Amino acid sequence: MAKLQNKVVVITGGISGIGKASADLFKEEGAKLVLVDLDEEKGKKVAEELGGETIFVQADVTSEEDAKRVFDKTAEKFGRIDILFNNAGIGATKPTHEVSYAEYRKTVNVDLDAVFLFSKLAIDYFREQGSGNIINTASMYGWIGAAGNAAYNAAKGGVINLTRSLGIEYAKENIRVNALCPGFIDTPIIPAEMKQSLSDITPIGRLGTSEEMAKAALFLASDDSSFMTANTLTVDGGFTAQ
Ligand SMILES: NC(=O)C1=CN([C@@H]2O[C@H](COP(=O)(O)OP(=O)(O)OC[C@H]3O[C@@H](n4cnc5c(N)ncnc54)[C@H](O)[C@@H]3O)[C@@H](O)[C@H]2O)C=CC1
Ligand SMILES: CC(=O)C(C)=O
Repeated sequence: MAKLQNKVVVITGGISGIGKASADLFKEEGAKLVLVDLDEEKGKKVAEELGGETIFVQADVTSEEDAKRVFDKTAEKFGRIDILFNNAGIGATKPTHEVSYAEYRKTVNVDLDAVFLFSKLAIDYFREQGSGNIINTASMYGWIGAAGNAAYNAAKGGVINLTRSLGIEYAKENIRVNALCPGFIDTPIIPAEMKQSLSDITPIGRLGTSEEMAKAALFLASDDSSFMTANTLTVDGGFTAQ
């Protein structure tokens, strides 16, 4: 039996890296997909290639107007939403003394505030339906500090505690909320020149793959994790155990 048969899943950042690999796997498991991202041309192409009933909605996750449009289009097409995968994100690697306040705010806006915005809108649907599931892509950098990543790490730490709070708040309403905390994963967010050094400092000795993260996301999205909420799944090749 497919693990996500006929489940309607909204995936932000769904056309690249971890989001795209998750879209591929969720589709194989029977899901109906709404992919959300910035690049209209690429998004339409990815949705077309995935086929079935997949739709792409061009949106900036930090825009309240765009976010509302995503849920309107989802309701219009599928009549419900079962799973929200808050996965869109941007990296930010720069010494703090070189980071402008505007850059800091942009990072926190995309990586944390948008998770609140999309979750809040999804929860309205979930409460009415009597069920729902939210997966937030945080990061192992939400657990630990690292030089040159202050804004990103602050945002991802916020995602972890937002996840805990929403999970507790809506547990009795059959709405689960969990976070995936990847280690260094081979996607476009990691600068090419950093890939070897990040592999070297990871106990397993390599970067993770988007497909490995998709399998972890599928666990959180499916009933395999039915007793798990307000919690985190760290998949980091051993990094945070050091
Ligand atoms: N690759 C890694 O090593 C790790 C990644 N993560 C997180 O995983 C998530 C996915 O990232 P990756 O797949 O690695 O990178 P990626 O760059 O391949 O994917 C991120 C996607 O988010 C989209 N996006 C960015 N800003 C957006 C906005 N304002 N509105 C709509 N879409 C937007 C991008 O266009 C892109 O398609 C992010 O939240 C990232 O912080 C967490 C830990 C490690
Ligand atoms: C993007 C990145 O390196 C992490 C660990 O989140």
